[in-house]
Amino acid sequence: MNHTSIPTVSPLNLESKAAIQHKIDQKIKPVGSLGLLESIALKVALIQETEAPEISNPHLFVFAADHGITAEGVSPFPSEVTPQMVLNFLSGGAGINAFANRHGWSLKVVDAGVNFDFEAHPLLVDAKVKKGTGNFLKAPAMSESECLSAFVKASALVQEAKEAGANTIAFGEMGIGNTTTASLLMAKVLGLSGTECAGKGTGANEAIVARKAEVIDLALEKYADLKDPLAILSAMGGLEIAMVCGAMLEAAAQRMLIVVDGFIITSALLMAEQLCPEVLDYCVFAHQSNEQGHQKMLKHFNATPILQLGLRLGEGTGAALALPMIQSAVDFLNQMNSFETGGVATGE
Ligand SMILES: Cc1cc2ncn([C@H]3O[C@H](COP(=O)(O)O)[C@@H](O)[C@H]3O)c2cc1C
Ligand SMILES: O=C(O)c1cccnc1
Repeated sequence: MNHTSIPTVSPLNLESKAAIQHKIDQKIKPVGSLGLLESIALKVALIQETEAPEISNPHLFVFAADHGITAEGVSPFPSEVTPQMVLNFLSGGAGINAFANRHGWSLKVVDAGVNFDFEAHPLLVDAKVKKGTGNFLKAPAMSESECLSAFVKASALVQEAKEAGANTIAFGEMGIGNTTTASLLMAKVLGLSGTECAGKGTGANEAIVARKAEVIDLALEKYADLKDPLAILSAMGGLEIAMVCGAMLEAAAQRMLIVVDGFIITSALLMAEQLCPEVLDYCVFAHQSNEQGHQKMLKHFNATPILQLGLRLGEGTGAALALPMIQSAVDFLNQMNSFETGGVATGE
């Protein structure tokens, strides 16, 4: 897609693939015995165009925004929880803070469109496009220019992280109602129904899940004619999802490794793929969420997630937890002896 606000992603240069694969296969281990770690090592090496890649200063951005669709009774929690959780991210008391601290991520919280005026805080980035999306059953959630403005702000953040030495990046999200938004994007792009995509989110009961499915089907009908990904993202998306989508494209354009979190973040990747499919070359999938639609999206990407812990929290928690596995993949590539240097006899 050609638009100046949408970063252009180049596919990976595969010239060195055979040499890197050879290096992996020559390590003192049976061929393939490090499983998924081997494909992660290969991917990171290809992205960084070196046989000795490294994970430097990983950054995790949690994007927060409010959703007009909450007026339709799609979440058991009120919208006020969005700013309340942002304040918890800032004070260090949320799930993502614990895991980011433990695993060595540099954490920033981005106000993409929360319906609240925050005081300045060192961890908070003010990138507010507007105070929450509109209810997409009534009118498009945002205009295309608001969506592109989210992309521009996201690009600036990714570029700053890159300048700070980050070559690995992850995105989390907070926005009450956003599992409905993510399910709708998924339904539209994958050609599925509301029931196939709607799940429990924060813990919705059967009646709420049924309402989510109904809302999704109504929106699919309302926007049936939309084909252009930017128009779809603007009509149905959330401000945090739009920002994550733009940030993923910029990260891939900057040749950074993208660690994909759960259901909502994967829906942003679905939109990024629509805009520029090469973005997938730069992604590893951190985990499979318990949100029912996530498995279907992962299948679409033919993705093997690193972890399966039954998480359904969001905030980037799955991505944060996966970092040590990714670092271990790079470590075996850099630190293990080969059969030759280790003096080990090869098999048949
Ligand atoms: C206390 C709390 C902390 C959270 N942290 C992430 N989410 C997660 O739940 C929300 C989406 O679920 P739904 O579509 O059902 O509203 C998102 O904000 C997501 O990040 C949370 C939800 C709650 C209640
Ligand atoms: O997988 C996720 O990202 C998720 C699932 C449920 C609620 N919030 C986030």
